[in-house]
Amino acid sequence: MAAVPEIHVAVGVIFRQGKVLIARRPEHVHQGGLLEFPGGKVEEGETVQQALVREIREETGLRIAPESLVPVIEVRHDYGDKRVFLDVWQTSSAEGEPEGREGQEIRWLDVRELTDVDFPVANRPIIRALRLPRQYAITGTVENEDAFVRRLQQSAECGGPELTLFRAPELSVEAYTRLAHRALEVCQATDAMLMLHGYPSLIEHLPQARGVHLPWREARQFATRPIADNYLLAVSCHNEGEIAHAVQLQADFITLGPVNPTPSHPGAHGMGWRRFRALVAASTVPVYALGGLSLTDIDEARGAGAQGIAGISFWWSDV
Ligand SMILES: Nc1nc2c([nH]c(=O)n2[C@@H]2O[C@H](COP(=O)(O)OP(=O)(O)OP(=O)(O)O)[C@@H](O)[C@H]2O)c(=O)[nH]1
Ligand SMILES: [Mg+2]
Repeated sequence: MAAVPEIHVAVGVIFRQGKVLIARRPEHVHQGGLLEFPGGKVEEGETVQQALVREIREETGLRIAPESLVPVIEVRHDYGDKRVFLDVWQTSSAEGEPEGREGQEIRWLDVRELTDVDFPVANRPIIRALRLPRQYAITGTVENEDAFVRRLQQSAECGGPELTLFRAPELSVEAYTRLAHRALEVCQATDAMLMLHGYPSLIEHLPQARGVHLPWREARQFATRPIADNYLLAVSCHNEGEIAHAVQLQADFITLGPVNPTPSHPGAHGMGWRRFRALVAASTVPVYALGGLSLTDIDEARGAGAQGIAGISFWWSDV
């Protein structure tokens, strides 16, 4: 049987005053009745930006400048009857008042109001990507518990990271759990999200955490998603096979690296941005670039299709 050709779809996430523009797909079309972001098929000879400007104009009447578009994520999905490549871009500078020009219902929704079941399945990673920040901050070595908590507090006071991974393989389970409780208190005060590092059952002892990040050696032991859907599941990946496994576990996001050689993993070669970009293209979940990166690498990472960067050195310095 001949392979079903992949359809290149330009998908536009239009932000205005913190909300995004959502439409309802007419009942009779593919994935009908579900919510969607405006957009449509990229036509022959068009760039994705041109397609977005055209589709958004046709479907909503809004005018967008192609240079205001910023990449969000690329999602490849096989619906069985159709294979789509959703090329997702965002803008916050659409002009005009939107109307459902094709008779579709439209409305502005807060990103937190977007729920998986209301959208086509292929949209899940888009919803994750819109909720996740550009930086995934990983904590450094714990030499002293009080100093560690002070360090976290200081960072929180100056508008610290939205998403932090509390990683401390040097601690015993008891010490980790004890310190995680303190770290969670700091994060809760500023509404920041804290991910636990290790194994799934940690979340049972620390249910206020946002989720669990599994190192690869842990992730490989599971065949299905090991934590509930209301938590975030993250997996550390280094190659195609690991990414495919993380997708199978329904990870909400992954880290991928090392992009550059890093002192925390001596001897490991950096994969470089070219290979990173190729691997990201094969991932259907948001990817954070990891390994020897600084804040100035965010644009490079995003240009390679990543959600952003993950790491210790760009935000953590020992006190
Ligand atoms: N616009 C849009 N399409 C999506 C989303 N998610 C998703 O799976 N798709 C799929 O992408 C494919 C193409 O989108 P479309 O139906 O909007 O295409 P279009 O505007 O060119 O419509 P047409 O069929 O009238 O030419 C559809 O199979 C649709 O199910 C989404 O969030 N927005
Ligand atoms: Mg459309």
